[in-house]
Amino acid sequence: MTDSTTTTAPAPAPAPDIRKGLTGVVVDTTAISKVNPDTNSLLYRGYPVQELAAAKRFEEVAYLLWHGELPDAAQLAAFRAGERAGRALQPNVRTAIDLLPTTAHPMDVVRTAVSVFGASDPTADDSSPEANLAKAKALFAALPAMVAYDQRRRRGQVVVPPRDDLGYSANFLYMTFGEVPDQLVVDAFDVSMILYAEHSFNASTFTARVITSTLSDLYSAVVGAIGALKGPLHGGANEAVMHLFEEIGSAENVTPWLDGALAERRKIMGFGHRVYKSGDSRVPTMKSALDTLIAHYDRPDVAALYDALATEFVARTGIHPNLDYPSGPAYHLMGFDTPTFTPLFVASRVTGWTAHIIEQAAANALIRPLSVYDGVEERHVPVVVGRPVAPERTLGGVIDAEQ
Ligand SMILES: CC(=O)SCCNC(=O)CCNC(=O)[C@H](O)C(C)(C)COP(=O)(O)OP(=O)(O)OC[C@H]1O[C@@H](n2cnc3c(N)ncnc32)[C@H](O)[C@@H]1OP(=O)(O)O
Ligand SMILES: O=C([O-])CC(=O)C(=O)O
Repeated sequence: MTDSTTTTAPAPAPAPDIRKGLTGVVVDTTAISKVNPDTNSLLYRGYPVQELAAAKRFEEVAYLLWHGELPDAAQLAAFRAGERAGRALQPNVRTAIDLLPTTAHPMDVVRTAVSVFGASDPTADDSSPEANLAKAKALFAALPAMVAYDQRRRRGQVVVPPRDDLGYSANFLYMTFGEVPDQLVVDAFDVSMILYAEHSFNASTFTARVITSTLSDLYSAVVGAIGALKGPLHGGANEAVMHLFEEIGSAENVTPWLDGALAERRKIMGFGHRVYKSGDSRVPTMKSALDTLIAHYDRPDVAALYDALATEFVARTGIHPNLDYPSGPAYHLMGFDTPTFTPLFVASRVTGWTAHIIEQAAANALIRPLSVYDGVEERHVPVVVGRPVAPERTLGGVIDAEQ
């Protein structure tokens, strides 16, 4: 029988549930896109991305991500006019790019260019939904010139001003290469822009939402997102895929190369995904665009290497290609320099990032998770005997012996 005055020891605190990498953690809702690994599908505002890629241009998809609905003819015309009006490379942005060495990574260049663009906007700190939408559209219009000019200057070529008679993708390619390629190349590029535009709470979008959650401005959030996208575990993988292709050389080398890579437990870029475990919903559409380019440029060697590596890697590991796997060789065939690939992803994903920034700001909560401290136990700085101590330095009885 227990005495009513007996106290029982408190139950030990449950072990904290640490999810490294936030794996499996649901942090918020979003109405912008739905990534469903069970059905291997991706919806933008309810529309399957494959249907958008087949029937719509990137401008229409950008409008959809921001406004929630596809534009009607008048809305699209007005949106396109605004985009065309904002295409030219701003002189101060160009000056900033010119200050950077041509050895700088293009992702560092585009990050800097966006920062200068934002710092030059007198309304930068107006985070109202209307102001943020206007900034999002201005960045969407301005980014192609930044990316195109950077590739050109590294090639020793002069800037190519935009052409008002061209759509977004044709003009992007024109500003990069000084000519408009065949329509099928423009279409393949446009498809890549649509597929890259949005993917729920991926690392760069989450970065943008974290920055927005502190009530910082849209440009700061986009600059942070660019930094997150640069890494090879995320957007930087499209560049890394091309380096792999160069390293492997040809389809015949795949088996011995893979023997070595798997023995060394190397991460093979362009494969694997945090959410999709049985294949990325976007790969078939991008692979079909790549096949068109392979036929157009008559490069069966690229098809052979692509297929050999994908087939053997999936067979040996069960890990499937992600969107960066077909995008890398597609951008290569279009003529982009390999380090420019991830800035192309930036030009597309700025639509998704900014839609999320606006969504986060509309229902904000500061994003600040917890951690479990596993450093050294509390300890104290030794007191130096015989030294006068200024009152403001005696907090906790600690004296800095260097003073
Ligand atoms: C547009 C995009 O951002 S898509 C992603 C682009 N990134 C890449 O292509 C980089 C290569 N891929 C990867 O590093 C990973 O697949 C990620 C980071 C994308 C997702 O990884 P996570 O969900 O964190 O899974 P994780 O990295 O723990 O992988 C699980 C297991 O599969 C292995 N694995 C996953 N992807 C790969 C890969 N590409 N190559 C080799 N092994 C891989 C891991 O080594 C790990 O094995 P282990 O359990 O024996 O340690
Ligand atoms: O969703 C992710 O983690 C990465 C990705 O595919 C994307 O951002 O497009």
